[in-house]
Amino acid sequence: MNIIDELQWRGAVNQETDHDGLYDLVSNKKIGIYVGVDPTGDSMHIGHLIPFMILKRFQLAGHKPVAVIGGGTGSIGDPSGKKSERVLQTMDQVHHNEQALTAQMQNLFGDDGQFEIVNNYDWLSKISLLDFLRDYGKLFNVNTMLNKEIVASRLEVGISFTEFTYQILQSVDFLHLYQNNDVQLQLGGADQWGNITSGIDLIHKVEGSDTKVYGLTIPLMLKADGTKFGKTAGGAVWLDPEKTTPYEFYQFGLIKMIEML
Ligand SMILES: N[C@@H](Cc1ccc(O)cc1)C(=O)O
Repeated sequence: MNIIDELQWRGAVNQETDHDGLYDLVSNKKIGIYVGVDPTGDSMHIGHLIPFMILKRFQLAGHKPVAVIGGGTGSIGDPSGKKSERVLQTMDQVHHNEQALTAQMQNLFGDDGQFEIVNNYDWLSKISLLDFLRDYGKLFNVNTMLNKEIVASRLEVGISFTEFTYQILQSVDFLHLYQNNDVQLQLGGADQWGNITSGIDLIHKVEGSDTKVYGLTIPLMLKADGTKFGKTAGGAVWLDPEKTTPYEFYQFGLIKMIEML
């Protein structure tokens, strides 16, 4: 069974940019695949785990996983899934959280060289303002950016220029990983569709429109009562056993998780 068939069978596919193209690619070639996470806290929660478990499935099918810790993007703040502007974290908080997430990621997925972990602070922090505007800004059409669902949904409340540019940063990541890590597929939660498709557009502009890069989103997991999976009355369900005990963790919809993973 092809990995894409398997994910579909598990109900783990929300949207794909080009089903047939991706299907052919993963059937014929071992590719690099990435998922990013922003260090907004010092632990991942259960909502983060799902895209990473799917990444792990691709690894088991022979592909090369890359996890991006968003030290750069996390200092800007993704407007996706947020109804109002985020409060900026201090750079100390960002760096503290990125270290905690890197350690957690190594712990969960191993650091045997098979599961690569990179930090986008390493490349995003090196781009100067003028280079950003000349090399990337020029390739983004504001009208297209405004039409992205996430941005459109924020126009009434307002969105800062900082959060508005977030999609460009995530796109630069995809381009960077395509050029340096052979990454051809980005996975993410359903709310990442706009950022992922922006990245594909950027790569097509820079590398040519027939460049084989794809995006796949995973459905947002909801509890039976329709509320977001991963939140309890007491807050998020963390992957850090100090924050959510293994006992509490196992009480939380494990059956649904197993079906999907
Ligand atoms: N924007 C993603 C995280 C992310 C960061 C950088 C990336 O290149 C990709 C994904 C989120 O908030 O979930």
